[in-house]
Amino acid sequence: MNLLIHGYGAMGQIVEEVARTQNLNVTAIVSPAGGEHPVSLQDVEAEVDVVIDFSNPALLDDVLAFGKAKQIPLVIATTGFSEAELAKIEAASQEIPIFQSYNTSYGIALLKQLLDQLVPLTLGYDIEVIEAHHRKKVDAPSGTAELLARAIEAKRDVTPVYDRTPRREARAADELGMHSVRGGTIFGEHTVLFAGDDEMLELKHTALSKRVFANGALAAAATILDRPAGLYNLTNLYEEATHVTHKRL
Ligand SMILES: NC(=O)C1=CN([C@@H]2O[C@H](COP(=O)(O)OP(=O)(O)OC[C@H]3O[C@@H](n4cnc5c(N)ncnc54)[C@H](OP(=O)(O)O)[C@@H]3O)[C@@H](O)[C@H]2O)C=CC1
Ligand SMILES: O=C(O)C1=N[C@H](C(=O)O)C[C@H](O)C1
Repeated sequence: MNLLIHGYGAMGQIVEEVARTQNLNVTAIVSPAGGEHPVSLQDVEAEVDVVIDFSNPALLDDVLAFGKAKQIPLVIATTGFSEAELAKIEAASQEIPIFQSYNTSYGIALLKQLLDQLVPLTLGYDIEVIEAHHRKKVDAPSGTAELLARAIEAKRDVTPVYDRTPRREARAADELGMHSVRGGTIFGEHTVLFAGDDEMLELKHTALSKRVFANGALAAAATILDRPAGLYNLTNLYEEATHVTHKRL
């Protein structure tokens, strides 16, 4: 597998490190910051079989154009896409295989499955999603919080509320509170809180390093390599690839 790493920030660098420990062939790194690597996908000359993208939504068009021109699969792990940008990803996936997920850890795949089963049973509970990340994170709420919100919305008639400040009214049953904490070097925490009468239930995932995301992205790249064109995600890919992703390091 000839791997191109697109985006050479905190995550791109960890993906490179983990790929090298797994003896994977990193043939190109694109770093918008420049330095020793090409700044744009247009400058890549190396042989590439799959792209792993941890960058910024501003670069989405470049990534999709590169994948389509080379007819190679893409692992898109960047967060913060608009609905229009997600639609572009879906359209491109009719031509090439694309894995797109706002969280590549196996634990979040498990959490999503737990929510699918649990949420329909929680009609008497108020649900809030609370995420915490490092001080350098630019998007809020996190992509994962949005992913979890979509999973909850699919199972209960709730509407996300991102800012309660302008309101002066009691919480409605159909609200889904979304909360972001930023500080320090927190790798990523996501809690789904079910608050009922005189009791609370919390489902929480904590990333203990950035490696968990790199491992998941590399597993997704290996799994998607021989797939037909289509849009792949945590559910439809990881269910089939549990043996790849759910392993002891
Ligand atoms: N799906 C998942 O599991 C995970 C997803 N992520 C997501 O991956 C992305 C990258 O995260 P991380 O590596 O921590 O972020 P960094 O800020 O450390 O790196 C981002 C990279 O994208 C480039 N970049 C940022 N903004 C722009 C822009 N407007 N135009 C061109 N290039 C840009 C940066 O270049 P430069 O250095 O020049 O700014 C850098 O190479 C984020 O969206 C994050 O939320 C992160 C972890 C896990
Ligand atoms: O920026 C990060 O660091 C992370 N971003 C992703 C997100 O927005 O959900 C995934 C993970 O939580 C780390």
